[in-house]
Amino acid sequence: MLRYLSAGESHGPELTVIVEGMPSGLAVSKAAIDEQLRRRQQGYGRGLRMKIETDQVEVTSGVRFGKTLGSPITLHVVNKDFVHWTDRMAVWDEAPDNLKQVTRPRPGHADLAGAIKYDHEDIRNVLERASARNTATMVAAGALARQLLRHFGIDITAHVVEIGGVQAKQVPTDWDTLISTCDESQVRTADKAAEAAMIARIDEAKEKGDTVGGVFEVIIRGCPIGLGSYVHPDRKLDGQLAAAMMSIQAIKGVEIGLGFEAARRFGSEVHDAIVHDGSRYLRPTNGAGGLEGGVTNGEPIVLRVAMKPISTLYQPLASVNMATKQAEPATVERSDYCAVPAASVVGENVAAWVIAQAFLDKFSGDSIAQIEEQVAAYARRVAGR
Ligand SMILES: Cc1cc2nc3c(=O)[nH]c(=O)nc-3n(C[C@H](O)[C@H](O)[C@H](O)COP(=O)(O)O)c2cc1C
Ligand SMILES: C=C(O[C@@H]1CC(C(=O)O)=C[C@@H](OP(=O)(O)O)[C@H]1O)C(=O)O
Repeated sequence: MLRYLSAGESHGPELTVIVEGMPSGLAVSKAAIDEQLRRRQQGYGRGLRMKIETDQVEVTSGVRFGKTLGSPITLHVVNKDFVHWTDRMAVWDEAPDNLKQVTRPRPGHADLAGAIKYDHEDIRNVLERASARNTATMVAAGALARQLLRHFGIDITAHVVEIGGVQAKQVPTDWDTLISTCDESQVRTADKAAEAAMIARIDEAKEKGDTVGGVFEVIIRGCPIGLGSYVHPDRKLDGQLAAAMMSIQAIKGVEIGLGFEAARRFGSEVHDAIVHDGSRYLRPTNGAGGLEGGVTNGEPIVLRVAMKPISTLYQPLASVNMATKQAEPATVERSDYCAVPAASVVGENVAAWVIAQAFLDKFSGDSIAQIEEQVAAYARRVAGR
C-alpha cells in the first residue's frame, strides 16, 4: 500500500513528507521533484511569498545512488521565510511579549471553525497548518508518484479552463501542443485568446482588494484498463480521485468526463460506443472521462476541478473579534489574489498520487522488476480478450 504523511506550518522551519510503499529499484530524480515544486510557485495572481521561496526538496532516506530502496522516503522542503518568523513561530521559546494574536477570523478560511474546534485563542495556530503552503507537500509526494507512473507510460497534465468567469474556448486537443501552450501561459491556459481576459480579471480583483477562483482540467493518459474497482464503494477510482481533489485547499467541485452536463443529455448522447480495431478496444468518444464503474476503461481520465476565490480579502468582509465578540473586519494577511494556475499543478500531482496508489494496488510487488513482470503478464492477457 502506497501512503504518505505530511507535516509543517506555513511559517515554521520546514515542510516534511514521509512516503511509504514505493517499490525498490525505481530510478528517481530530485530535479524532477524540484521542477514540480517550481511549477506550483508560478502563475499570475500569486502574492509576495512566492518571491521569498524557491521550493526544493532534500531527500534524507529511502533513496541510494538515485534509486528507491523500498524503505520510507523522507522529503524536506525548507521554508525560507522562517528566518523572518523565528520569534512568532518559535518551537520552544516563550511567546514574545509583543506577540500580536490573530483574533478576527476570515470568512471562507478554516479560521473560525478551526479556532473553536482546537481551542485556540490565536487563530495563527489554525491558519499556519490550514494554509495552502501545505500543497507543496502534496506536490512533492505526487512528483515521486509521477516518476513511477512515467516508468509505466502514464502521463498527466492540467490546464486552466476558467478564471473569474472568463472561459477558455479554443483548447488544442493534441497532447504536446496542449502542454507547451499552457506551460508558456502566465495563467496556465491552453487558449491563447482567453489569456489576456483572464489576466485582466485577476487585475480587476486585485484593484478592488478582491480575489477570483476558477476551473482547471486534469488529464491522465496511458492508464491500462482495470485500475480501481467496482466491487466496493471505497475502491472506486472516481470516488478516490474526487476525494483527493476536494482535499486540496479551496476546491469546491469535481466533474469527471461530461460531469454535470451528462445530467442534461439523453443517454445516447452521453455514453461512449465500444469498438474493437482488431488489436484493442476503443471508444470513439470519451464522455465517461476514462472511468466506468469506478474502473479505468483505457481512455484518458478527464477531471474538471472548481476552485473558490482566495479567502483573504484586502477589502475584508465583516467578521467578529473572537476576544471581544465585537463586530470588526476580518484579518488581512499577505495573500494571493488568484491561485488557480498553481492549484492546477497541485491537481496534477495529487492525481498522480491517487493513480500510483491504484496502479500499485493492481500490480503489487516489492520491486520495480516484479511489477514490470505483472504489468507485462496482464497486458498479454488483456490482448487476448
Ligand atoms: C495554491 C493555493 C494557494 C492559496 N493561497 C491562498 C492565500 O494566499 N490566501 C488565502 O486566504 N487562501 C489561499 N488559498 C485558499 C485557502 O487555503 C482556502 O480558502 C482555505 O484552506 C479554506 O478552503 P476550504 O474551504 O476548501 O477548506 C490558496 C489555495 C491554494 C490551492
Ligand atoms: C495563505 C495561504 O497560503 C498561501 C500559499 C502559500 C504557498 O506556498 O502556496 C504560501 C502562503 O504564504 P504566506 O501566508 O506567507 O503569504 C500563501 O501564499 C492560505 O492558503 O491561506
